[in-house]
Formats: sequence, structure tokens, C-alpha cells
Amino acid sequence: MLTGSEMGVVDENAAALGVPRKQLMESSGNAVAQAVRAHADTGASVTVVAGRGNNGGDALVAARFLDDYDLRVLLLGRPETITTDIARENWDALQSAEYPTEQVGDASQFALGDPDLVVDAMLGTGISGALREPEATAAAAMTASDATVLSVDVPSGLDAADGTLADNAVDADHVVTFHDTKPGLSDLDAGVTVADIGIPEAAELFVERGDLRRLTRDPASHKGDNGEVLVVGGGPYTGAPALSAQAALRGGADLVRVAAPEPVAREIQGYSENLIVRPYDGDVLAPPHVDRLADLAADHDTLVLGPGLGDADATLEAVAALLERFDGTAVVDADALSVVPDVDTDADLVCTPHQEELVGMGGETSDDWRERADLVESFAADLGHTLLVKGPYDVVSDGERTRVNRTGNPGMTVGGTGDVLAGVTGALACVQEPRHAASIAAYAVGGAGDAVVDERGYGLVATDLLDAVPPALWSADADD
Ligand SMILES: NC(=O)C1=CN([C@@H]2O[C@H](COP(=O)(O)OP(=O)(O)OC[C@H]3O[C@@H](n4cnc5c(N)ncnc54)[C@H](O)[C@@H]3O)[C@@H](O)[C@H]2O)[C@H](O)CC1
Ligand SMILES: [K+]
Repeated sequence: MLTGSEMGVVDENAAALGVPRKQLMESSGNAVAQAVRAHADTGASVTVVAGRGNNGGDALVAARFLDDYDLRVLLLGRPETITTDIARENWDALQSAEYPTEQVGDASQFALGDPDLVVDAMLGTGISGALREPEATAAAAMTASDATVLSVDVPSGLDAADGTLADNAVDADHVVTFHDTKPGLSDLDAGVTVADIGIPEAAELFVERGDLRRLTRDPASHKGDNGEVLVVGGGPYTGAPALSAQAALRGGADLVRVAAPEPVAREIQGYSENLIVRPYDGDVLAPPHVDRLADLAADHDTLVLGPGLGDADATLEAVAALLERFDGTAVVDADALSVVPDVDTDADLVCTPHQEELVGMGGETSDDWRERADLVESFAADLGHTLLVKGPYDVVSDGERTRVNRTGNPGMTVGGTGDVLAGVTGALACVQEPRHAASIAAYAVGGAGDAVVDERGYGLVATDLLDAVPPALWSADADD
């Protein structure tokens, strides 16, 4: 089952793969026409009631497949108010071909007549709230009529975000929905057909620009609403935690703090005035620090644990103890990964190993990315956590659902790119489900690396990625 907004992600991913929405609309329209044939004999009277969005567009396409019916096509509103180019192009095609179309200016002009079948294509996944006019009047007429009511995608008035049905929704006899069923359809007293509209499986498997649609930023948000990240890293190394923390800011987090041993804290601060550094005693993370860090972590949306911590026994012991105390979302990277298989934690972990680290954790890998995806999925299920396994094709799995990211290039084998990825994942995990955070982070950091290499060739360094992350996250072009 897919919600309306998930459908939007998949649909834009299909466009990114070369199957644009207009092509999908042609398939949808064809499927609507097939459903008409299934419920009305050739020659029967069929009235199409089209809204001004793409739901209406589907039915305007269907009209071209229904020449052997006694057809009427009603547009609710003026053609100038059609909201998308592809729906308007399909309206224009009906005009050029001189189909019998009518415009309904307002509710008082709506007259359904007495057709054998009515196609309800007023509103689909674009609805918000109860039906307004003239849709409300049209819906009441459809529901009151003797006609068979065939709804396109969802009955107009059903909100595919959560399955709620408006009081004035169309009472459909049949629904032809696209690609996958939608929330609320199974509760209806209507026959539901799911039509394949030619969306490739890859649109759901591969992370593509449609996934960026999940990113939103509330204009009314305050400092902190978009995430506070705590990076626990550093000791033997200083660059890694600084990279992760700066990447978390580039990933959209509002506040990023770094907890690090006192001797390296100043150096980490020196890399960027944007960071807040919280020093603790000693040269490396060790068990005595855990109490304070656990309290600090509880005040953050996500924890990024591992960058530059090193693998001293005391450090790994402290990592395990911290995870045992923590019940939020933590991105675990680098040396901290080795602790994960044996740790008992209520936290949601997003582990970001490369393939060697994966094997070190007890997982298996394969040169064939499809096999690798299966292996990662079953290992994620064993661990009970989300994995983001880095490679030429990154694999993200929560043990049930698995995605593959194809952005990135061989220039990114340079040191520090993993720290950037962990930081961006930590930022996104403040506002997204872990699996989406990991998928989008892999896509955007890979895309950032591709943009840098496109511009300047190989020889990129991890700091180059930082500036390139925001455009990779936020500036994808969407089409209709
Ligand atoms: N893969 C796909 O997802 C495909 C979907 N297709 C079809 O497109 C619709 C969704 O189209 P969209 O243009 O986004 O929205 P709608 O047509 O549902 O409606 C937009 C339209 O409605 C107005 N509006 C919103 N709420 C109300 C209301 N309560 N009362 C009245 N009017 C309202 C809003 O202002 C807009 O003007 C999807 O369902 C599929 O049918 C394509 O086939 C391509 C593939
Ligand atoms: K509809």
C-alpha cells in the first residue's frame, strides 16, 4: 500500500528514470478505459467528470480510448484553471480532435443527466479536506444517480494520505487505482482494481530525486525544530568528528554539538565556529564519561557515534555502555560499529559500514549488488537495526525494506567521506524515519561528490563535499 505522498516519491523517481508522468498518465487513462469496458457495454452512455488536476487528466486521456461509447466529458471549471501542463495538454488534445466536451462554470450549471456509467475523476491524491464546490454538488449527483460510479484512483473525497473519507465523498461502485492500493480503499464497499501503469520496480528500489520530496522545512519552524545532533567522536583523531558535525549542519540540523576529549576539543572547535564543543577529561572516550554523555545525548534528536573515537578497549566499552543507556536514534560509524552486534539497546541504530566493516560486524557481502542487497537485508533483520552499507551501489535496509543508491564516484574513496555521510544521516534522522534518512543522505552525499568531480575532476577531499551537500539535498527540479 502506498500513501498519496509515497506515490509522489515513486512517480518522480520514475520520471528520473526516464518514464515521465505524462507517460504514466497515458497508462492510467488506458486503465480507466479498460475499467469502463468492464462495467459498461459498448455503446452505453458514459459521462466523464474531470477535475482540474491530474486525476482529471487521467480521465481526459481515457476519453480517447472510449470512442465506441456515447460519451460526454465535463470539466469542472475553466480550462485556464487546469493545474498541470500534462492535464491541460490532454484537454487541448480533446479540443483539437473535437471531442464533445463541456465546461461547468459553477455548481448551479452541473447537470449529470442519466448516464449508464459515470467516471469520477474530480480529485485524487491532491485533495485536502472535504469536497468544495462544484465538486460537492457533482459528488452528490453521482451518489444519487442510478449510474454505475467508477472512481479514478480514489473516490473523490477520500484522502489517500491517511484513508479518511469526507462526509460528502463520492460513493463509488468501482475504483481503478494505480500502481498500488491506497489507504482507505479496502474499507470501502466498492470493487477495487489496481492497474499497472508501467512504473518500473526500480522507481521503488533505487533512491532517486523523488526521495528528496520527503524533505520539507516548516517556514514557521524555530531553532531546534529541524534537529539537534550530538556527535560523540574524536580522541585519536580530530578531523573526523569535525567533518561529521559540519556535515550535520549542511544536512539541515539546527544545532550540532561535539562531545570530545579535552585535549582535542579546542582543535575541533578551531575547524569551525559553527560548532558547539563539549569537552570531557582524558585523551579518549572511556566508561567514566558515559553518565554525562548519556544525559547530554538524551537532550538531542540524534546521536552520531564513532567518528575518530579510535578502538581502545576502554572506548569500545564506553560505546557499548552509552548505547545501552540510549533509547533515541543513533548513527553508528567507524570503530563504534564493532560493538553493535553484541549490544543490548532500545535505540534505533543506523549503522554505516563500508563492506569490510560489514564483514567485521559478522555480515556478508557480494560483488553482485543484487545479492549484496539481499545479504544486507537479512543481516539488518538479524541485527534489528538499519544498515547503510557503502559501496559503488550503497544498500540501505531496515531488514524489511531495502533501497539502493547509485550516486557517487571513485573519487569518494578518499578519507573522510564516510564521516560526512554519517553527519548528514544524523541530521536527516532528526526529521525522517531512519531508513529514509540513510537513503537520502547516501543519495545527497553521492550527488555532492558527483557535482564536485563534474566541476573539477578527481582529487576531491572530504571538505569539498560539505558545500556541495545543500544543493544536492534541496535543489532537485521537480516536473509536473
Ligand atoms: N503515479 C502517479 O501518482 C500518477 C498519478 N496520476 C493521477 O494524478 C492524481 C493526482 O493529481 P494531482 O494533480 O496531484 O491532484 P488532484 O487531481 O487529486 O487534485 C488537485 C486539484 O484539486 C484541488 N483541490 C484540493 N482539495 C480540494 C477539495 N477539497 N475540493 C475541491 N478541490 C480541491 C486543488 O486545488 C487542485 O486544483 C492521482 O490521484 C492520479 O489520478 C497521473 O495519472 C500520473 C501518475
Ligand atoms: K477520483
